[in-house]
Amino acid sequence: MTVFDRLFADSALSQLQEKDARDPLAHKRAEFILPDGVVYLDGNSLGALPRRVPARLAQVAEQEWGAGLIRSWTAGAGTGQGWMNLPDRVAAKLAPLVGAQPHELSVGDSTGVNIFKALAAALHLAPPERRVILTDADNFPTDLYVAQGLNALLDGRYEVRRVPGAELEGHLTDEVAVTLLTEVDYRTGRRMDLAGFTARAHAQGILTVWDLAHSAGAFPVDLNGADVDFALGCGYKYLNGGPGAPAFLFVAQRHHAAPVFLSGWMGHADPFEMARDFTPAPGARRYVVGTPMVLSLSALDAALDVFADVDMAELRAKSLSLTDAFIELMEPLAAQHPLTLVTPRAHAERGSQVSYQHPQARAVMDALIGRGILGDFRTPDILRFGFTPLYHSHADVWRAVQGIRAVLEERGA
Ligand SMILES: Cc1ncc(COP(=O)(O)O)c(C=O)c1O
Ligand SMILES: Nc1c(O)cccc1C(=O)C[C@H](N)C(=O)O
Repeated sequence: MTVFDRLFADSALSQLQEKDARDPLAHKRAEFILPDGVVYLDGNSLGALPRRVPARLAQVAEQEWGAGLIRSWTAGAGTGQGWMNLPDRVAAKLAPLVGAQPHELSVGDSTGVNIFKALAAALHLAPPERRVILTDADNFPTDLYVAQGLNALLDGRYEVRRVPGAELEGHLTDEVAVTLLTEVDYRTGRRMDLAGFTARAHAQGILTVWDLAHSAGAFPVDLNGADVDFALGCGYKYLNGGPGAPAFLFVAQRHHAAPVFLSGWMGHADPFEMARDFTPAPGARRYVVGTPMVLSLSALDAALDVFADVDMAELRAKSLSLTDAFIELMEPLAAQHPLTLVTPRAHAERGSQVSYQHPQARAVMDALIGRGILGDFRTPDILRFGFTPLYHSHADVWRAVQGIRAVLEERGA
C-alpha cells in the first residue's frame, strides 16, 4: 500500500467510525457471543449465537427436561407457557418481524417441509385448469426439488416452469396456478419487489408462495401489507435461532379453511382426544405436524427476544449503510482485480448481503476464512458476504475489505 493509499484508508476508517458512533443499534453487539479476531459475514447462512440462548438451553435441559420430565409438556399450560404452546409463543414473537398476525404463523419443521405444506395448499386453492408452478430458474435448490417432488406425487399434473428472474413478470399468465419465489436471491442478494409482484400475480388470479429465508430478520417484512398468500422462512439465518432451528410458515387468514395435506396430531384441535379423524386446530397451528422440537424452539424463542426493542426501520437503514460502505470500499479492488459486483446498487433491490463474481472465488474464500473473514463461496464463482446490522459495525466492514485486499494481493488473484 502506498503512503497515499494509507492516508486514504485511514480517513475512510475514521468516517466509518463516525457512523458507528451515531449507530442506534450499536449496543446490540453485546447481546451476541462472537469469537475474537473474526469478522463474521455469514449470518445469512447461520446467525451468530445470542448471549441469552445458552442459559435458556441449559434451563430447558436441566430444569424442564431433567427435573420436570414428562410433566413439562403440560406445566404452565394454563398460562400458555407449556412446551405444547411453544410453537405458538414463538409465532407471536415472530409475527411483528414479518407483518403477520400470530395465528397466521406456524413454527416447526425445516424450510423445505414448509415449502411442501404451502405449495400443496396453494395448488389446491388454485383453479384446476391452471397447470403451471412458476419459479425462478436460479431459485434455491430445495425450493425447486420440493416443487418437483410434489408435482411427481400429483402425477405430473403441473409444469414446474423455471424462468430467469428478469423474465418472471412476463410469465404471469392465466396458465399459472402458483408462483414459488424467494424474495432475496441467495447468490446475488437481489431483492424482488414482493408487494408489487404479489399484486401483479393476483391481478392474473395467481396465488403466491414466498421464501423469506434471506428476508426474515434482515429487514422489515410486511406480509399482510403485501397481501401475500403463503410464505415460509428459516429460523437459523437472520433470526439467529441456531443450527437447524425450526422454520416458519405463514398462511394468510383468508386461506385457513384450505385442507392441510401434511396433517399430524399436533395440528389437531385436541391432540390428546386421539380422535380417528383430523379436526384442525384454529389458525395456522393446524400446520404444526408433530411433537414440538422443544430444545431448538427454546433457542429460537430466546433468540427472538433480541429483536424485542429493535426498530426494524433502523435495522434496514443500518443494513443499507453497511452494504453501501462495503460496495464503496471494494470499488478500488474491483478496478484492479477480476471482481464483478452482482448485487444491485439500488437499495430497493438489495437484501442484506453483497456478492461478487471472481474466477477463483473458491480459493479466495478459503484464504479469507483462513484470515478470520468468514463469508461464503457459492457455485459457480460467487463470493458472498452477509451483513447483520445487529452485530456488525462499519469498522467491521473496513476490516473485511482490508482482509480481502490482502488475500487478493497475496494470491495475485
Ligand atoms: C432460499 C432458501 N430456502 C431454503 C433454504 C433451506 O431450507 P432448509 O432449512 O429446509 O434446509 C435455504 C438455505 O439453506 C435458502 O437459502
Ligand atoms: N442450511 C444450511 C446448512 O444446513 C448447512 C450449510 C449452509 C446452509 C445454508 O443455510 C445455506 C444457505 N441457505 C444459502 O443461502 O446458501
